[in-house]
Amino acid sequence: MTEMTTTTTSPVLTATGVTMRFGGLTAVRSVDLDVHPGEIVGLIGPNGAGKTTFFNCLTGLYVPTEGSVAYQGTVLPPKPHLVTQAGIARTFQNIRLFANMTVLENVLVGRHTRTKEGLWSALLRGPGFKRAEAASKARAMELLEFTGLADKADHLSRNLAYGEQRKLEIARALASDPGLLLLDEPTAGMNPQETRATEELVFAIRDMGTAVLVIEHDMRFIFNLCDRVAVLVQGQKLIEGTSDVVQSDERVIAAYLGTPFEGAPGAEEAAEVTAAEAGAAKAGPTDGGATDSGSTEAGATDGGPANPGAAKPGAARNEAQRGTTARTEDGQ
Ligand SMILES: Nc1ncnc2c1ncn2[C@@H]1O[C@H](COP(=O)(O)OP(=O)(O)OP(=O)(O)O)[C@@H](O)[C@H]1O
Repeated sequence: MTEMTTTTTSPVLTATGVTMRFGGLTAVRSVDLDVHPGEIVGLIGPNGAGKTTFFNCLTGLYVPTEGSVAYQGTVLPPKPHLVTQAGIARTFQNIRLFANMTVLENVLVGRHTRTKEGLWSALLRGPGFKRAEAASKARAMELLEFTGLADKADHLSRNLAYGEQRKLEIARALASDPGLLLLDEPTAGMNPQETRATEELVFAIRDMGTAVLVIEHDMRFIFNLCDRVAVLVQGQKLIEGTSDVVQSDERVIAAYLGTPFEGAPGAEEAAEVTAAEAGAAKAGPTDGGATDSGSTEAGATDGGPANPGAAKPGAARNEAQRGTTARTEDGQ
């Protein structure tokens, strides 16, 4: 890992006023975000909120329409290889491995920014590559041990199970010795055991001195893992804070459930409808037979429209997790 000074409070990442427009669509609007050494920061938001676009701005895949991205205080040019060289690595929402290369070779490719031989030399195994090969191989094996893939080093990456491929992506990203790792939906498509293992892996990455910024739809994962969470909605940062603060914020719940929150357009009307339905539910069961009253009460509770004040974070979690499942089935 890159040596980090854990005592410093200056951020590894400083994104300032990042805006990304595609024609008439503003996918990301003036977003500020800092990540400090030793932190795990979550970036959440409904589908289409602009999370991946923001990542693409951070890593130089997109040139932001406005704003700047700095790594350890130095503003980065929006060029992916320079961003990686500076110390930011990433994984992608859709796995991007070299399918016909071995697990070890995939990690070695990820090391090319830290060897003077470069990518082509690594791919073509030129003489310069051979000189650096031993050291790179040792580092790559270390990372495979770290991610639990050492026994698969000689396997073709396409033969790995899905969860292992995700781990290999992380190992490859770590091969550039980043000070900041960006993970885009690292648990998408994983079962609960794999998700739990990924959580442990991210903690271990942080403990080794690499700060982490992670996009994820699995709210349980995010709120267990992150020191801080930022929420994007329609390209804008809605709120940023600790897991406790964010998961109990009505606006976050509303953004996930699609229900209005206090002060939102239509909130007054929604409150009137809720009150009217509550009144109707009260009047209804009393007139009915005693045998019906239990089930009618239950119906009044379950069947009422989502009340922003009564919505619970758990509901938001479940909703978000359902969203993830659906996306996975779609082949994300
Ligand atoms: N290259 C592009 N050209 C035009 N529009 C784009 C492009 N990339 C993203 N968008 C649009 O920008 C908006 C934000 O998309 P983005 O993929 O960043 O959202 P997201 O929060 O990552 O969503 P998800 O959780 O579904 O991955 C969407 O409306 C999307 O259609």
